Amino acid sequence: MELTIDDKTFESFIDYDLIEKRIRVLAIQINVDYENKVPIIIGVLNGSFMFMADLMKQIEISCEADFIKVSSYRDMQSTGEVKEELGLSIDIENRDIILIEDIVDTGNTLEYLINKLKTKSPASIKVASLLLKPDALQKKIDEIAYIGFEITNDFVVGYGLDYNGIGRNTKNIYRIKV
Ligand SMILES: O=P(O)(O)OC[C@H]1O[C@H](OP(=O)(O)OP(=O)(O)O)[C@H](O)[C@@H]1O
Ligand code: HPA
Repeated sequence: MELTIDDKTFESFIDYDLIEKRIRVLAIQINVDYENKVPIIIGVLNGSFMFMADLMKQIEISCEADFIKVSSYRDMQSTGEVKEELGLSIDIENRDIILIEDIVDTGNTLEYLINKLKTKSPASIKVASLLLKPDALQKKIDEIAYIGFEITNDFVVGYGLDYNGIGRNTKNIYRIKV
């Protein structure tokens, strides 16, 4: 199936069945790694909302949830400037943090967020991202611990990810058709 948003056409890329299966595996790893801990799971809005919801349903350890909102993309390009739009509401000092992203592309957003969170002295920070584009990554980010899928350097939408605000509300993930 294809998806059209404005002037762009997207083709099927990752089906929800596969996403669901992969999330179950990530959650098992998190359940093991954080046994006897109470991490704060922080979703990076907007894109992470679907992944965060599905992942948290599979996480069985005790945990808290919070959100932070940043944005940097316009059209299909990173503006390079990460803008914080909404901050955290929980004190994270001495707490274990799991940051939830839908996608790590250039790594700019994550680098900005990790540096910012570190100033608040958490006990640890790890990142879980559904998608990672290894060929687009410009930063070395040691905190990346849980990755759903490594993908090619193509623009994707669906399952939370948007193109200019549209396309977040699909179960499957689509890739730009060239
Ligand atoms: O690694 P990067 O190149 O920084 O790209 C990744 C970021 O870009 C997207 O956010 P966006 O700014 O589009 O906001 P959104 O989540 O509201 O769509 C995505 O959700 C990540 O946070
Ligand atoms: O490929 C992408 N799709 C949607 N949003 C994004 N933000 C960074 N990369 C992407």
